Amino acid sequence: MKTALICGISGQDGSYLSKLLLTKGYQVFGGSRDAQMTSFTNLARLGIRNDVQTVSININDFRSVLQTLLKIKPDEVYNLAGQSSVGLSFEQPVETLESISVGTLNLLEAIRFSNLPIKFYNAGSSECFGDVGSLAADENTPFRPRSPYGVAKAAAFWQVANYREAYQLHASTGILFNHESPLRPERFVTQKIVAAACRIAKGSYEVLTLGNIDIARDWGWAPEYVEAMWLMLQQKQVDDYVIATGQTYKLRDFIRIVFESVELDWQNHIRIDPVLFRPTDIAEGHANPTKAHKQLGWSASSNVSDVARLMVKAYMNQTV
Ligand SMILES: C[C@H]1O[C@H](OP(=O)(O)OP(=O)(O)OC[C@H]2O[C@@H](n3cnc4c(=O)[nH]c(N)nc43)[C@H](O)[C@@H]2O)[C@@H](O)[C@@H](O)C1=O
Repeated sequence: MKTALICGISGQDGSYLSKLLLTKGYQVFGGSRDAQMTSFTNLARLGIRNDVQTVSININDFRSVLQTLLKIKPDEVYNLAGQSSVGLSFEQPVETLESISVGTLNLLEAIRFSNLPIKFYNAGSSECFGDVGSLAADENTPFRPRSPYGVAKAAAFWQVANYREAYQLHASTGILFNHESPLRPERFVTQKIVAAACRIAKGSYEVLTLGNIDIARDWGWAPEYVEAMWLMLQQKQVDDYVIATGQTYKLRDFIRIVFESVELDWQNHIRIDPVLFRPTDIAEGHANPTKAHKQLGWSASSNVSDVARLMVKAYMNQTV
C-alpha cells in the first residue's frame, strides 16, 4: 500500500486528490496547519473525513516538515498548501510569498535532507505566465507574473526545477489553469456568481457586484485536474506540465451560462464596481495542454458549460 502526504488537505484540490488516492488504495495523510482546530468540511462533503488521517504540519516551519516526513515516510508528497487567492495576494504579499515559496523550499529541503525516496508534486499556476495575449501558453512560455501570487508561484516553480536538477529529486510542478468545483469558496469568481445566481433564483433581491468581467480564462473541472497531479508522479521521466482544457471563455460567458441555467437574465442582476478591479490583472489566459495529453495521456473532459452547470446543480441541491 502506498502512502501519500497531502499538504493543504482542507482545500478544494486536497479534498478531491484525497478521494482519488483513496480509490487507488493509498493510505492518505492530510496535512493542515492545526489539524485539531480545522473542521475539514470539504473532506466531510466528499464523505471521506474518516478515511484520511489528518496531521498538523506548518510548511513554513522546517522542523515540523522534517519531523512529519520522518514519521510518515510517505511515497508521495503533494504540496497544495499556501495562500491560494490572487486577489488576496495584493493585500497580503508577504504571507503569500512566505507560504508559497518558503513553504515549497522547506518541503524540498526536508525531502533532500531526509534521504527518503519521496516523489514530490508542486502546485504551480498559470498566474506565472502573466499577460501573454492570445498566445496559448505551454511549458516553454516565459514567466512574467502580474501578481504577488504569480511571483511567489514562479519562485516555487524554479525552486522545484533546481532541486530536480541539482539533487535528482523526483519533483514536478503542474502549471494548472483555473479549475473549479462546488468546493470552491465564494472568494473565487465562479462560485461567487453561482451562489448569487442560485440565491436570486430562490427569491433573494440581492445584486451581484463584480469587478472586471471582460477578462477571459481557461476554466476546467477540478476533480479531473487532480488525476493529472497523480499521473505526474507515476512517470519515469520527471517533468513539469501545463494542465488546462485548451479553451478560453470570457467571464461574461460564464455569467450568462450560470444565469441561463437558473432561467434568469444576468444583465438584470449584476453591477460592476471598479473597487473590485485588481491593481494588475491578466486580461486573457490561453493554454496549450498538448504535452500533458501526449505524455500523461491526460486531457480535460468537461468544458466551461459543464463546469457552470455542475456547480449550479450542486449549489441548488445543497441549499434546498
Ligand atoms: C490559476 C489561478 O486561478 C485562480 O486565480 P484567479 O484567476 O485569480 O481566480 P478568481 O476566480 O479569483 O478570478 C478570476 C478572474 O475574475 C476576475 N473577477 C471579476 N470580478 C471578480 C470578483 O468579484 N471576484 C473575484 N475573485 N474575481 C473577479 C478577476 O479579476 C480575475 O481576472 C486561483 O485558483 C489561483 O490559485 C490560481 O492559481
